[in-house]
Amino acid sequence: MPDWGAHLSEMRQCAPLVHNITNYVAMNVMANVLLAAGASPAMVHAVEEAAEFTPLAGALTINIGTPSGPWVAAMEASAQAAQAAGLPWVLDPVAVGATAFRREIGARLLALGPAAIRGNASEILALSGAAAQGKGADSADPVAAAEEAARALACSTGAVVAVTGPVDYVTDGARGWRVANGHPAMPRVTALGCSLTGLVGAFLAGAGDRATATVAALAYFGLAGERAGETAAGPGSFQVALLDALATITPDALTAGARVQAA
Ligand SMILES: Nc1ncnc2c1ncn2[C@@H]1O[C@H](COP(=O)(O)OP(=O)(O)OP(=O)(O)O)[C@@H](O)[C@H]1O
Ligand SMILES: Cc1ncsc1CCO
Ligand SMILES: [Mg+2]
Repeated sequence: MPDWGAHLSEMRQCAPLVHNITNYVAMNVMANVLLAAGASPAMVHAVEEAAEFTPLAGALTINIGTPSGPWVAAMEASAQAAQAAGLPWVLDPVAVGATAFRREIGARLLALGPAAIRGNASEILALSGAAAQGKGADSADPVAAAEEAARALACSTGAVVAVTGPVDYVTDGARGWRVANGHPAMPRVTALGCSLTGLVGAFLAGAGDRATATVAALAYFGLAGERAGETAAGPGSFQVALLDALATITPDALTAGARVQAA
């Protein structure tokens, strides 16, 4: 098994600037998650500047949670800029199966070469063209039901695909892992999946093996959730405790606490 903590150590050493075009709901929590982990977030979405900003960063993440026409133009221009600069970019296809608008955005962004895609099971099923039962931004499908779709999506796009839920599944088409870290309070706080997408971006900046870097980001976030669950009294204090746990988990603690199996 790879040394998961080494990926955290490399990310903190590099302390990458991560350019995020994300949704209104996620902006603050996602920026705080990236700061707590040791990366530098920048939320830059105006079409007038987004593509100019992208090459300044170590990675780009694009989240379609609250889309509108000008934002979509900025997403496409930034994804193109990342492609041209050889920068990894991560797609978070929030509620992609819900409307025709989102399905079109998802298809257009997929064609722009994401290095990784991170979504819940319903989103990965919908993005791959399979039937999905998502409830808005929430999943209504089990992770196991999306594993085949994830592998197919990885093979057709070349991206690492991460399906999150009670036990996450990550694949690059050839290899697969299950990540059992996490806490049941995590889906009860908004935008934690969106924030995790930012962490995947941070771990991909400069990473040699993008699939194991993605697994490490998921194990780290899930382990922080476990730590937060030990002290939190409910969703409010859980969110605060999660930030504290992200800041205090060491690479050695991640290596010891990662519950990852090859799948
Ligand atoms: N029931 C659960 N038990 C443990 N961990 C969970 C559970 N559900 C989700 N998680 C963890 O929560 C994190 C976010 O994943 P989730 O699948 O909820 O994202 P999401 O649906 O895209 O969230 P959002 O769109 O609200 O940002 C991941 O680290 C995942 O492992
Ligand atoms: C609740 C919600 N609605 C659109 S984006 C978002 C954040 C979680 O994906
Ligand atoms: Mg989501």
